[in-house]
Amino acid sequence: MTQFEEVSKQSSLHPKPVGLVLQYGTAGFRTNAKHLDHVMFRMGLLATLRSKKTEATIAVMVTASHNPEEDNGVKLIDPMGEMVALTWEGYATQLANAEQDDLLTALKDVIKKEAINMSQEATVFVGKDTRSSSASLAQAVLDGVSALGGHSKDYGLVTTPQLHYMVRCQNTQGKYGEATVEGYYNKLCQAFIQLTKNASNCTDDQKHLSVDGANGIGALKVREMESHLKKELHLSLFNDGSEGKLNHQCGADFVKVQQKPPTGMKMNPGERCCSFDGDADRIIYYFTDSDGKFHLLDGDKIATLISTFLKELLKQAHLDLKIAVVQTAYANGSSTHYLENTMKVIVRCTKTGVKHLHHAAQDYDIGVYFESNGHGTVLFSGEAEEKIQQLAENASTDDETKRAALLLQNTINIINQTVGDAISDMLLIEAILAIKGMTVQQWDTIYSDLPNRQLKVKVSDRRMIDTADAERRAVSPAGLQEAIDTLVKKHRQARSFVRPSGTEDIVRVYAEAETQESADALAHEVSLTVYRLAGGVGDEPKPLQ
Ligand SMILES: CC(=O)N[C@H]1[C@@H](OP(=O)(O)O)O[C@H](CO)[C@@H](O)[C@@H]1O
Ligand SMILES: [Mg+2]
Repeated sequence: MTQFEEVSKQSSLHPKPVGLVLQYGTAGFRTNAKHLDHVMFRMGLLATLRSKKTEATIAVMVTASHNPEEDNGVKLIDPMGEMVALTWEGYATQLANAEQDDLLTALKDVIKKEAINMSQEATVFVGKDTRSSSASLAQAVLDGVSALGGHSKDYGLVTTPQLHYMVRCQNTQGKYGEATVEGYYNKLCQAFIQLTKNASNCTDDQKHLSVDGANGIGALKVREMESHLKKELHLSLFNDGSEGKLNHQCGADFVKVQQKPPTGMKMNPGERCCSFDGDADRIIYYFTDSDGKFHLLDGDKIATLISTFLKELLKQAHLDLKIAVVQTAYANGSSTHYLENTMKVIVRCTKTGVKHLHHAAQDYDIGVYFESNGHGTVLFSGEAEEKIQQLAENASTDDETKRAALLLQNTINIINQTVGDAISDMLLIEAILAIKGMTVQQWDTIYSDLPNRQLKVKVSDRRMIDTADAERRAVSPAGLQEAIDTLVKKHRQARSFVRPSGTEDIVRVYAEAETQESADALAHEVSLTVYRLAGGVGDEPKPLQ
């Protein structure tokens, strides 16, 4: 049988519902799991082609991250562990939407456009989250890979960033680490122990952290990792999946958007807590104070903590490396102001989605990128890593320089540079707080967030909203941006923007202003405008209580 006959035969076992159209969004395809079997099979095919094209291992992750349990989704991972190249997102959309009889034509079209040598070997790694639909959907991916004669390795239940990490390890012949989950824990936990071993300012009390696992894969993996930490960090795990529902009233997205603690978590006043999202690529910190007030330390505050730490170390090591922080329009205005004016680092703003931030961060010696929702990491250029290593190994460097160089070296090792990683970010943050002897309260007061609000508006076709300037301005429908500008002027220190979500069928509205009442009012007014000008469906948005 030829390769294509096998594809035809197998694809009839993963039929596409006629007329269903999906878009490769902010982070892959995402919708109700019952519509995804054919997409998964086809992404198995596409990943195999991508592997042949790049002559490297590619990965496919089955997850819908922070979406509800009924949803699922898929993300494609490129050779260095980054998100798949943009042109291939286009192919993914074409393949996913080809009607059953047109699939081979669509497939051959990609092969022709990319001049793929079909006799080249292919290897695809596959991973999945804990959703009940993930097992059969991951099998559909594996079927797609084997239909085109590719080799596959099934990593089973892993976090999204763990799978990204495996791909990078595999394609760098182990230079980045060993392509196993055990290898991942060893590398990160070793670095954590090295970083914190002289942290004399850190009391035993400070070595404790409460973790909300969002009832997802992150919880399982935190449990698995714990013994590698050799009691240097004590983790209390909540929402571990034994009772609650995935992402339901818990997890990083819930905490960030609702600005309140997750359910299912025991929180004592002043205690440091964090939440992962459903595939453990995001992390958010928080605590409640003695008055019961909730304090959120989001991706912007995490980026500030990390970049301050790195800047200090660079200074101590006398290293002249260019450091930048990459954010999106959702970054709190106070964070941008602090980074630019007090810390004096370069700040860049990109479109939403880590693929955009990652790309921008690659322009610097050290690029710290975080979405406000806690999705982010740090990238070091090859040259920066080399300079740091040379300094750490140079016998004639003085003690202070050497100490800083060694801390930088272990910081590089604790970070998963392929993509935002809740586990790796958590260990880095914990290490920084321990080294600085800093409490979560002190970290929180670096700057004060401007009160803000995020809302969702349902419209008949969210694609009618087009944006420009890193999503900060709406260029269609006509009149929308002018209306937003007029509303913003009515509030002090205000800013607002709207954009279609790439993961949910809604339009997102963001507003910030001097007071919470003002931010809430502005978010509501802008929601109403979107509803009226962009074809809102259902009831008109109501003011916030
Ligand atoms: C405002 C917001 O949090 N948007 C999230 C969300 O994308 P949307 O396109 O906004 O639905 O999910 C993405 C994937 O996890 C994440 O990268 C992004 O930051
Ligand atoms: Mg996620």
